[in-house]
Amino acid sequence: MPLKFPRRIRIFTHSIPRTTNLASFNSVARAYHRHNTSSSSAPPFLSRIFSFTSNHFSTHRPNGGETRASSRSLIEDEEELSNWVTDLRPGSLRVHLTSDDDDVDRSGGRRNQDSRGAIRNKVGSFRENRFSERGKGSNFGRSESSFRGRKERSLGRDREEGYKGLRKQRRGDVVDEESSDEDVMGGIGDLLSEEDEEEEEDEDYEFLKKKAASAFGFDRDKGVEARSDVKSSDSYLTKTRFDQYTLSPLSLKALNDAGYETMTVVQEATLPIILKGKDVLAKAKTGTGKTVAFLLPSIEVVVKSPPTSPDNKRPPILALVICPTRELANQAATEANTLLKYHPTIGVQVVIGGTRLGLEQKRMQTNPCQILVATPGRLKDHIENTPGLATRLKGVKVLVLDEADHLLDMGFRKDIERILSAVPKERQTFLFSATVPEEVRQMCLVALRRDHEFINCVHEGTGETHQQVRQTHMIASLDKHFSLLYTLLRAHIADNVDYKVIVFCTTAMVTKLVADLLGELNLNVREIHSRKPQSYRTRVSNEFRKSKGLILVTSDVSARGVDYPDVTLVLQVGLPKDREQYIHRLGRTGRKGKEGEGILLLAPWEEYFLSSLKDLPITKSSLPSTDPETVKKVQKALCHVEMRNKEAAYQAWLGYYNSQKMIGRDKERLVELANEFSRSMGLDNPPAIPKLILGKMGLKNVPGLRAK
Ligand SMILES: Nc1ncnc2c1ncn2[C@@H]1O[C@H](COP(=O)(O)OP(=O)(O)OP(=O)(O)O)[C@@H](O)[C@H]1O
Repeated sequence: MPLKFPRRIRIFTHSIPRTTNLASFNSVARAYHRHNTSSSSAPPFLSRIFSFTSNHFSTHRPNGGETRASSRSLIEDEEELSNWVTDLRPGSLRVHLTSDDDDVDRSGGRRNQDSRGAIRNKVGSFRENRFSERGKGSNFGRSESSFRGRKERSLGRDREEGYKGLRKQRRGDVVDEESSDEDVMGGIGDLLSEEDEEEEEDEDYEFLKKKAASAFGFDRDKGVEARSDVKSSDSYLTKTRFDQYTLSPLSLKALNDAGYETMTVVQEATLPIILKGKDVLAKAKTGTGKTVAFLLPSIEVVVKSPPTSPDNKRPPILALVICPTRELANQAATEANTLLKYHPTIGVQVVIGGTRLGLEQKRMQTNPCQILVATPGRLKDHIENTPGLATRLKGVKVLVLDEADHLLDMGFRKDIERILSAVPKERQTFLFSATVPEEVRQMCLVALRRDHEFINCVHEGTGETHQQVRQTHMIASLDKHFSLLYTLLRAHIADNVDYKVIVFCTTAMVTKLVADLLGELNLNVREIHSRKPQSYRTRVSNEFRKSKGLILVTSDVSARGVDYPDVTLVLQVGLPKDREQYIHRLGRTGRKGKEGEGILLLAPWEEYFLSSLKDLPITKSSLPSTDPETVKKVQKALCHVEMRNKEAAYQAWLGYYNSQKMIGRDKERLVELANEFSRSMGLDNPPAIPKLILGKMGLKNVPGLRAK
């Protein structure tokens, strides 16, 4: 049977050598550090692109840094978690704080110096490659001196400013509760995004992105499209059957048992290319079967590998799947187990934060697997602390980065670098996501081979969201948000017997507040966020997956990838972190071609965010009327919410919006808005915040704040 290729998939080759060799990846980063006396969170790809102007980049070392593990046990219910994925046994969460500074100090100034020459060489050869491939039109085809011509010098300045903007924007991501693999405890999580900030202008951020993209020739990829017949129907399924490809009969049998008869668009588009041995970067809408798309060929690779002796205590790990959140890792492992139903000799294991490292180590020893699903931080911990794992990872033939754009973003950068250095260069790599912003595309190159293929299943013109999901936004002042939320939920419940709603909130502590409030209002509510123990998160996630007539109030830990069937409404309250996060959150409804609804509730001063969604079919909706009785009821319910939860929500709210560049840059206005939020919770006076934390947020002595 000849392989059937989707019709309008454009295939192109990048001319950049894979840099999973950390000598190259890190050396560029080190070069960057060297050019900046203070340490940096510079993305290596930027250093690579603009290495010869990197001395123009000036950054400020923020106090604080990435959240990591320390020692605090969170596990309540071991049995519950072990039911989730075969063999998974929960333990404790280790949380410690570290910073980019620490890492830089460890790598040492001397090493940084030594690497300079190597970096120049790498950059030079990289530029030559670009020149030979792209020709005279490319920036990389110009000589360095011509690059430093007048026009380019001004470009260098623009880049510098643009980079600052990029860094500033991303800083929030680094410590976002969901970006971080670990739970963040003791009120620090919501605050770490509020490191001391120097006022910087970001106007050139967009300019930088465009320049970076065109420097890599990415503009030309815009036309990469999926099948034309899919466009009209927006159907997620194709007519192509799995048995049309040469796949293991045992996998086919499992697919059949799972009810997967024909392929989804992304599966049909990627499978033939992956089976040919290519690296793939795939973009496909939410809920369209990306997990099977990368797991099925990964299992094929394992099936085709020579079996390891049962006496081998440390058999190689052949397929490594990295997911940004624990929920997602668990889910991918569950899907893998479904596909492995008739492959009794192939094992899957999960390593995630929030479980005891020791238990995972023991499990890996007693029951070694060939497929490992992991969150980045925890895998890095294992690489450094689990005897034999580094050797086992040398067997990796397939590496998958699920939610690739998020994993390659700043928040996971160091962990991913470490993981890339632990797996062989000779491997196949798959990067999947529903969103692949231009500026992240360059970072994908650190993981992919030069001849990788970018498969875009999102048709130009149809947007990245589903047509069958009705999207509206509402603008109302903060004091109306809680009443409106209640009114909207009540209306939705009245119209949908089998309602299943996800309410997304800005931070973990705001999530807690909203869940408490809705609970006080007698709605059937569950909550998931990073402050909850992993066992609880798993249990609630499992319950929500199976139930109807339930509202899940959550932070962004549920934004990406989590596959809850039949979600009828996604309600986003307050500013999403960025456009991508809006799309991923919305993607929890309308999965597998089903209908869905999304509402974005913003305050008037958040309305600017809508400009980033202007290509999406989101329309303005009028506000539902909230009768005085409802308002009173909500106010009364707010009185019953614990004071400490309100205080924590206020602090977290301030931290979150402080990290939003449009709002956080005017500190006095930010505090006015935070105090508006405080009043909306029924507080006469804004809660006092510890001086230390205010200092960390860069909010010392801002009028309107109460310090303690
Ligand atoms: N070929 C298929 N036929 C029917 N259902 C499928 C098929 N492949 C996957 N599914 C189902 O589709 C649903 C969505 O799949 P999945 O969670 O992998 O989507 P996704 O594209 O990764 O979404 P997201 O972008 O949100 O992560 C799952 O319930 C999965 O079991």
